[in-house]
Amino acid sequence: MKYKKLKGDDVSKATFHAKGKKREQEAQEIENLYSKYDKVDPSEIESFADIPLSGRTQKGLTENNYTVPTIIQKESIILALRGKDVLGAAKTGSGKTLAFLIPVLEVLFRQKWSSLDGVGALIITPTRELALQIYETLVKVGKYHEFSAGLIIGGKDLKFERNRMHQMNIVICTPGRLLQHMDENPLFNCVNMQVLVLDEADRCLDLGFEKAMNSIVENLPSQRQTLLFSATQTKKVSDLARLSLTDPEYVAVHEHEKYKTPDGLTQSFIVCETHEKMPIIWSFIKAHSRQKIMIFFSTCNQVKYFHEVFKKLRPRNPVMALQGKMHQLKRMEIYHTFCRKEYAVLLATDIAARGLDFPSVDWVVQGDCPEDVDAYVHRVGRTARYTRTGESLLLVNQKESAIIEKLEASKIPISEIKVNPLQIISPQAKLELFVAKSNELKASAQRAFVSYFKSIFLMRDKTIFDVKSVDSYNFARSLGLIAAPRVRFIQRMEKKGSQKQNSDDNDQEEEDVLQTIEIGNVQKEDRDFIFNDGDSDDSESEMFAIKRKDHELEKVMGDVLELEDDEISEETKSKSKPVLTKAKLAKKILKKNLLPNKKIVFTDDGKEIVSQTKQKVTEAGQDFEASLGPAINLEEAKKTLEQEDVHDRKLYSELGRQKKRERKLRQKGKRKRDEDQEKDSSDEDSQSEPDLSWLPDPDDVYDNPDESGSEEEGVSKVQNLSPENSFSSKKSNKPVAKKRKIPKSNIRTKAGDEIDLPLEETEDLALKLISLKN
Ligand SMILES: Nc1ncnc2c1ncn2[C@@H]1O[C@H](COP(=O)(O)OP(=O)(O)OP(=O)(O)O)[C@@H](O)[C@H]1O
Repeated sequence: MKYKKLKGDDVSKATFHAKGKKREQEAQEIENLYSKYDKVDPSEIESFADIPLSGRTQKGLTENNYTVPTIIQKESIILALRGKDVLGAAKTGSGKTLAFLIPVLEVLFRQKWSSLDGVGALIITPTRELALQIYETLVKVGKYHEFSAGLIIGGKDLKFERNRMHQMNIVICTPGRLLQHMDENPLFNCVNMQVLVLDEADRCLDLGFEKAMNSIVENLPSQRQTLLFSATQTKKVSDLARLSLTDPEYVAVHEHEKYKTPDGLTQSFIVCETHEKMPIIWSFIKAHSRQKIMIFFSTCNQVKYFHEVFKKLRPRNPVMALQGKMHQLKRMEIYHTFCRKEYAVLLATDIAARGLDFPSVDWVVQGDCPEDVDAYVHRVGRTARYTRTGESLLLVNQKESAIIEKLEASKIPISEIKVNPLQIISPQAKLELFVAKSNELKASAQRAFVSYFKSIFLMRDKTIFDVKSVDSYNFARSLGLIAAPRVRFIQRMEKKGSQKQNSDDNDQEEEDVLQTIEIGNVQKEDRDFIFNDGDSDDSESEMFAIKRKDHELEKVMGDVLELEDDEISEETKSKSKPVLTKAKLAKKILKKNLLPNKKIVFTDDGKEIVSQTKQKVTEAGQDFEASLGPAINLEEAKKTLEQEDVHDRKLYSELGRQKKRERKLRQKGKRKRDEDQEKDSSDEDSQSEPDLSWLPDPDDVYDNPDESGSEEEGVSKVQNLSPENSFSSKKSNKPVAKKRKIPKSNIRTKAGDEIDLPLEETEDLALKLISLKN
């Protein structure tokens, strides 16, 4: 069979017909799909082929080896395809992502969505890494669809996103950034939006995102389908009301199972002192060198410090860190690197606790106690995903061990393991050395210490968390510090508390700050007192301010501490972090009652040197200086300066006059010297050769007849005594006109040799002789 090569118009016609035919086929396919939805029974689904999905989606699934749907996928996909609002709850790692991505693709496909229709689906997640992960899955599964998808997360170029936003059909985003586009981007339009998805819905709807989510929902069309998914799904009526769900279907596929956590997960805990956690974690890393491990801490500063020191301690596994204060590009890089690594240790805050699907994680260690049962479930859910197995280890101090009961009550099987002290390797001595060597590391350790206390303080559940339960000195030592850093907010708290109670007790209380405060019973005004004080320059304070903005403090949780809401944090960072202006700095100094430094210079015998130009000399000025405190009365200072100015002007004009006088004197002296010189030279010109006849005959003096010469000879010798011809080729700076006429020295040694004197000496000698003669 021969093919005719098509050109120009033929090509476009053929394409048009082919497209037309394809469209017809797809329209038929869509008709068939609609008719099948009601007939499918989820319990009978054995493979994705049993679900009425478009050929494009089926192809994408098969290509990525998704053949058998998980329970949550079977149950929820069909409901979503029927157009229902779905509240999906299933264990971690059970495939919830596909459970909402497949309906999104299908809904838009059925509606023949094109780039001209704008945004058709919005998928909102609490963290950037999770958004990226969903985007990557969508790109793989939706490969054969023609929709465009976009990732709208903070930390990226807003302009770049803005120009492409109107072309996107499926937008995957974090709440803060989406709101930013809604507010600022005229090209962003979601009036046609069909599906709204909230992954980690309970987190998206909690107080940390409350304002952002409320504003987003206000901007969305009320006629839409809403899908909410999480391993710890919200059942709060208030949450559902905010989203105006219509008759939602609650799909909790594992609700009646024995355990809340994945079957392949083995969970254990160790009860130890807070200061023992560091040695235990380090020993754990050393003992599990051929494993992929995630270790969670409550604050960014702890992650940062532990990362710095573990790297220095050089374990066999590479150590990485992932926390909310890192640059976005770095975060993405770490995320991808840890995905690829076979063996590695990832130290992370709770930004990595939800939804992230790192392949083959063997261990999840919780270095700090999670804020509640839900946080625990998400953290341990980073291992034992889908059909894999994994292990988890929780470290708690005596007080925090109260969480174990709660975990067990929530159907979480967990057993205690005892540590063999002989197997624990403490890195404390090395840490002390590192910290002693580096001020930066020391500061990092101090920040880790303080932020840990703050996180404990802010935890809602006071039956589990109590700053008093932490041995601050030993905890600081375990971090390599030689003393416990000051935790200022606790001190302020204590101070205020003691003022209220009994001012006489102040001294005693200040000595033992941590023992005296009633953290568990913090009153609202006390919290304001602690956190609203602009005096604090602690980097962590901004973090807490952000949380306070959207949370009631009673509801502040550990993962909230970690700035999961990247955009909200970015947006509010600038507002929450007070800018230290000069005026504020001045006020701060004023508050501390510090006097400005003054430099006094003394003479050797201890007398003060008073510089007229630098010190106040007028009476008013001296009075002003004497009365100077940390505060400056500007009016008074101005008046004093005016008086000092008058004095200074006088002083400088006097100095000017004096200089002028000196200059005149110098000029006068010079003129006189010049005149004298002129006079001298004219006198000399008029004089004849010097008469040296009076000099004794050297032959007589030295008794050397051979060397004797006539008087004329002697004269001629003197005449030869020019600088050019005599002792030195160097020309003297002294006026030589006069000296050329100096008779040559006829001084000789006893042996009759001429004395080889330097020119100057000879000249001086000659001059002396002349003057003697005169
Ligand atoms: N039908 C399937 N067949 C094979 N693998 C699947 C299937 N569904 C999901 N998976 C895989 O299971 C893993 C976990 O899926 P997913 O991330 O969607 O879980 P999740 O329920 O969203 O977890 P989390 O609650 O932690 O967010 C992923 O690696 C995914 O590729």
